[in-house]
Amino acid sequence: MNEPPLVPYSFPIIGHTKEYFTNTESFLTTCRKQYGEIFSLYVFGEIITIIGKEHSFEITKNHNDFNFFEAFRETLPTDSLLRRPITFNINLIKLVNDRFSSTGRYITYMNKIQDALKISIDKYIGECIGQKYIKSLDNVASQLVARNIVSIVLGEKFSYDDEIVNTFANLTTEITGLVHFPPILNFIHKSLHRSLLIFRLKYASNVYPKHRNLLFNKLSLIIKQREHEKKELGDTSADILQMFIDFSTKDDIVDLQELTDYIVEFIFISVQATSNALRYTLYEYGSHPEYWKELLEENEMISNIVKDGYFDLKDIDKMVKLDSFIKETLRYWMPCGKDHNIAKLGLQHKTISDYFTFSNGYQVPKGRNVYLYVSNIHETDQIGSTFNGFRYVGKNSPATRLGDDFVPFGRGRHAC
Ligand code: HEM
Repeated sequence: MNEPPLVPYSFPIIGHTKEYFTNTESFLTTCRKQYGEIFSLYVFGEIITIIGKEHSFEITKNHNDFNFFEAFRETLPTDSLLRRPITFNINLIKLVNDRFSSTGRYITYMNKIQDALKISIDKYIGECIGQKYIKSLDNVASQLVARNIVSIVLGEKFSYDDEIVNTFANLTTEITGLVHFPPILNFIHKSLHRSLLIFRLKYASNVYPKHRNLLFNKLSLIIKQREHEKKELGDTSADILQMFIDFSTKDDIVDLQELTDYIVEFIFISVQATSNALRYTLYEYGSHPEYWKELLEENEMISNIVKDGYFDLKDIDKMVKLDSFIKETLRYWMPCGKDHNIAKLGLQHKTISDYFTFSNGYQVPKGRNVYLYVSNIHETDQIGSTFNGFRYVGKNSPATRLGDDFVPFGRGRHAC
C-alpha cells in the first residue's frame, strides 16, 4: 500500500535567510503560490509546517491531535524556568476563567482598573496642553497595563509601588529578549539550543533572579501583613491573590516559592499581549488622523453620561467605533506583531498523534511544529488590503468574538 504523502517541504531556509528575514511576507506568499495552502520549510535544522487559512481550522478544531498547550509550555521560557507540574497550569487557567470572563467577576475590577489607569496616565503622560513627545511607547504601554494587573492581583495599595509595577511591566520583555535568537545550534542537535536558552536565563544574566527576588520579598511581606489583618480583610472571595495563596498552601503553610511562580506565570500570560495590543492600537490611531474626530466624539458622548466618573461594562459596550478600531488593529498585528522578524507566523502547535492527516491528504508526523500563517488567515497579506478602522461597526462582531478568520486570541479549546 502506498504511504500517504507528507506535506512537501521546500528549499532550506538557510539559502534564503536574507529574503526570509527582510521580507517575510513576500517570501511566504511566494512559497504559498508555489506549494499551496500547506507547505514546510527547513528552518535552522528543523522542518516546520505552515498552514494557510483553508486548513487552519482543521488544526484549531482538532486540539486532540494538535496540542497548542504542550507547545506553549515547551516554548515559553517559564517552562524551563519554573518546571512546575501540569496542575500548576490547570489551576492558573481555572483562576482566569473564574475571575476574568466578561460575564463573571471581571466586573468587580472595573473601578480598580480605571483608578490604576488614571495614576499611570498622570505619571507618564500628564496634561496635554501642547504636543508631547513620548520617548518609548513600549515602556508606557507596559507600565499602564502592569499597574492594572498589580492592582487587580495584589491589591490597590500596591499599584502605587513603582518597584513592583516595574517588575510586572518588564519581566516578560526582558526575559523574552534574552531567549530571542536563531536556533543555529539545531544543526548540531536540537537539545543544544534549548540548553543554551536555559543557561542564558538562569546563569548568564541576573534579570530573572532580580525580578523574582523582588516578587518573593514583597509576597512574604504581604503574607505576614495578611496574617495580622485577617479579620479586617473580611470577604476575600473576589481576591485573586487569596486564590493563588490557597493553591500554594499545604498543611496551613504557604509555599512562597510556589506562590511567586504563580505570580511570575500570571505576569507572562497577562502583561505583554495586552500591552502590545494597546501599543499597536495607539500606532494605528496616531497614523490615521481621519478617525480621530469620530472616535473622540463617541468617547465624549459616553463620558458625558457617566455619573460617578467610572465607566461600567455597559458604557464600554456602547463604544462600538473604538471596539471596531481595536479589532481591526488586532487583525493587522496580532498575535505575532508586525515588528517581529517572523511576523506573519503564529500560534505554534505540535502534532501529538502519530500522524495528522489534512483534508487534502497531506500528513504531518508526530512532534512536528506547525505554524498558522496568520496574515493569510486574517487576509492582511492580500494585495489591496487596507486598514479599515470601522470595518466591524454595525456587524455585531466585537473585538473579543473569535472566528476561523480572526485568531488574535487563538482558536479552539485553548483560546484566550
Ligand atoms: C489583548 C490581550 C491578549 C491577547 C491578544 C491574548 C492572546 C492569547 C493567545 C493567542 C493565546 C493562545 C490561544 C490558543 O491556544 O489558541 C492565549 C492564551 C491564554 N491567555 Fe491570553 N491574550 C491576551 C490577554 C490575556 C490576559 C489579560 C489574560 C489573563 C488575565 C490571559 C490569559 C490567557 C490564558 C490563561 C491562556 C491559556 C488558555 C489555555 O491554554 O486554555 N490573556 N492568549
